[in-house]
Amino acid sequence: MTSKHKATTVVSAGRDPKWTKGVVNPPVMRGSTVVFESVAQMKQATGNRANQTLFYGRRGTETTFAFADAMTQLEGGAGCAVYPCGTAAISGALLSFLKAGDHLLMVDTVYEPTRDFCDKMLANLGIETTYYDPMIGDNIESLLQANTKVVFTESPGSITMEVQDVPAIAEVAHRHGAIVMLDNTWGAGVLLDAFSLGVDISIQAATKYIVGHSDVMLGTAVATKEFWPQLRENSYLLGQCTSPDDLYLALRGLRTLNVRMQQHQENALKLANWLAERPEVDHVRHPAFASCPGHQVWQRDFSGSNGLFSFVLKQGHQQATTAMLDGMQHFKMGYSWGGYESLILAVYGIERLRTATQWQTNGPLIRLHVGLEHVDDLIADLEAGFERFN
Ligand SMILES: Cc1ncc(COP(=O)(O)O)c(CNNC(=O)CNC(=O)c2ccccc2[N+](=O)[O-])c1O
Repeated sequence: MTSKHKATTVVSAGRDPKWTKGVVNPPVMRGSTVVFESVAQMKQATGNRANQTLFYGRRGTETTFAFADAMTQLEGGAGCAVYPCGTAAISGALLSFLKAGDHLLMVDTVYEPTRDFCDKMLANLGIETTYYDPMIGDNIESLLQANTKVVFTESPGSITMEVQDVPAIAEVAHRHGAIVMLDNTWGAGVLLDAFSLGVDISIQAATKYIVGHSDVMLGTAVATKEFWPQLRENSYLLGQCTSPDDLYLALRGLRTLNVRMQQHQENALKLANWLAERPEVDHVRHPAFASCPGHQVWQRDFSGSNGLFSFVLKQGHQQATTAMLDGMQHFKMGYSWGGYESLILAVYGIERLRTATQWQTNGPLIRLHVGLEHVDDLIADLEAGFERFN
């Protein structure tokens, strides 16, 4: 059941009666061994093991098939591979399409553990990574090599929020025979139509907005028809599988994704506008703000925004920032985002994470994930924080 309206898709997707058996939510089907009543039945299952047929736990159960269908319908691809976390989805997708001697173009603002994977593991496998400026657009052509097989994007960057011109990058990449991957965790499949922008593999840390309740680690990669068989089979070879209990919780999260995103967006925009007026704030890095790099691309490509954005302080020694962050009532410190709760993260040392661009500010960057609490309570929390800061 598909619709052009995301509000309908998140409610209807993945509820095929062959998985739900008539109840609204697909049952949690736990299993490793699948037993067969006849040689013929075993042969049929073995022959169809790659096509949502019960074969062995590693290929998934009907709970897996329901969730994978839901993500495939949400993102508009040909199939969805599931992974134990977002990082596994990223590394699994990269390993599915790269081999020794290949070259990878990686955005300089990429999530740090993704950078680490490239620098520590891909390098040891003989795969060369070149980092590029997120704002490069079609000038990425100057970086493409004969052996460039993948161009990896993350838009917006999950710390500094630069919005990439993915269509421009994809047009060039495809002309040179390279595959385009997008870490689409911020867009979450509802704020951006990755495949209409030329993306070939849309990856998410479903840990974040898809699950939406900070209680499951999960990754997804949805591929176009051209690349789905290779992603599916190589992810299986890597042994990537997930628990049906986690997938059930992810399906449950998916059902409220659209309404949660609307409230995250509303709260975050109110907070971002409030922060923009604070004397302590140098600038706000929210894709909906003109001060955010790539703002016009966000206006063109995205249908909205969510709870994740950052702001840079004019100045601030670490002890002042620590005083601000300690004692928050609602903005708790935690390494994640996308759940219903508000989070705050002071990010230091960004300059050492950049190899293709410069990062230079007078004060620290604070990343907020704005949750579903009443916005007045969140403003009061930050106001008290600034009193401790000053
Ligand atoms: C855009 C994006 N893409 C993939 C992942 C990984 O997902 P996973 O946590 O399910 O593996 C994430 C995970 N997000 N987590 C955070 O932003 C919190 N910070 C970290 O996890 C972290 C960990 C180690 C070093 C640096 C960071 N960091 O974000 O800067 C992500 O933001």
